[in-house]
Amino acid sequence: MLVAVFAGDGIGPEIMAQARRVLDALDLGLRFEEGLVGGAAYKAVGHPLPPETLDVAKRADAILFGAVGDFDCDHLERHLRPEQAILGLRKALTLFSNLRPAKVFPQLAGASALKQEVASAIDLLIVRELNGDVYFGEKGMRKTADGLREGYDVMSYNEAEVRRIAHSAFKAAQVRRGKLCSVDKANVLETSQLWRDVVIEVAAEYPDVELSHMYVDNAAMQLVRNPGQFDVIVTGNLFGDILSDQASMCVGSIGMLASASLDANGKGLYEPIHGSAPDIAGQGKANPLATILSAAMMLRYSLGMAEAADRIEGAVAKALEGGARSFDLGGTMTTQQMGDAVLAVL
Ligand SMILES: NC(=O)C1=CN([C@@H]2O[C@H](COP(=O)(O)OP(=O)(O)OC[C@H]3O[C@@H](n4cnc5c(N)ncnc54)[C@H](O)[C@@H]3O)[C@@H](O)[C@H]2O)C=CC1
Ligand SMILES: CC(C)CC(=O)C(=O)O
Ligand SMILES: [Mg+2]
Repeated sequence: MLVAVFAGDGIGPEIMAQARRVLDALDLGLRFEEGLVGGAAYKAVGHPLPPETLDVAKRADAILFGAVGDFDCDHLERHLRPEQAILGLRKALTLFSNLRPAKVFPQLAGASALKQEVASAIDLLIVRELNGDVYFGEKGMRKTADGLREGYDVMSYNEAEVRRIAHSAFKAAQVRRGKLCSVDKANVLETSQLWRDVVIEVAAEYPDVELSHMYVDNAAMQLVRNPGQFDVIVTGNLFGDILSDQASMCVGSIGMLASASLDANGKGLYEPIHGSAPDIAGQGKANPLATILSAAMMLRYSLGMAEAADRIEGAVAKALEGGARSFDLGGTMTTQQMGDAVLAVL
């Protein structure tokens, strides 16, 4: 099986190196092909998502992605910015279903931004729609009638887009605790009204799943007040982006949250939910566990290697139990030492 490996920018190559060490140690017979993405790709060949990279992504059975983002590129036209690499891959491969699990490792409950007893109850899955919303609507700059500069980004969803992510979320809830909370802003946004209507329609096909609805502002608050109430949350692209970063601090650190971005056939791109962290890049301070856990998700969801995925997840838990702590978790271990700790268990 072929895995496309796109390390990207900032801490991307540092965290990816540790995930590769873990995969190599398991000796699973995987083939790896690397590709340029993001600012690194722009600087090398003038585009954040070169055709050669897209070609590898299409040929591969799964994609492991580090992170993109480089402040040197902030002056570029938007279509040349590093972030277009990940947005472009999600769109080109129709990776519409983004699964972002947030579960507290018992060893880390003390690292959570929440009280330990509140944090300990967290075991939720955010199902984020990834191909629509304000990220992909028409956008631009224009002048108002009185000559003011005005930026705009159109937020829209059509019913087919909502229906397919709703099915993903109901199916995920069926194999978890059977509870789905749909998060929107239907009190203000037409996009959200359609979202809510369609989710209710789809619910008729899943009588075994208990559906509830929550406005996104309340959901942000409830994630801090009582996160244990959530099983599966389904939401749009923008709200899911924000809520998942928030959920990461509830479980301890953004360096811990993995994700899968899946198409309708289970092909996927796997990446930590965080970005290229330019503030710590090159310092050996990045926590590689989110990327290592993303590799485990890849084995489970796209490559049919659930046993190997279990081994990686078990090794991460054991490493944490043994005291492995990077800087974001209140420790002093470097990126490489965190990788060493996982490998030592494996
Ligand atoms: N999928 C992707 O490639 C994403 C790319 N980005 C891009 O990344 C760049 C930086 O964005 P930010 O808003 O700063 O978000 P970020 O997620 O890169 O960093 C936010 C904060 O979390 C810390 N952090 C992130 N990952 C960490 C890790 N593994 N271990 C320890 N600490 C970690 C960073 O040091 C920083 O203080 C931007 O160019 C942004 O567009 C942001 C999010 C996702
Ligand atoms: C960098 C963005 C394109 C996306 C993002 O923040 C995310 O997917 O979490
Ligand atoms: Mg994000």
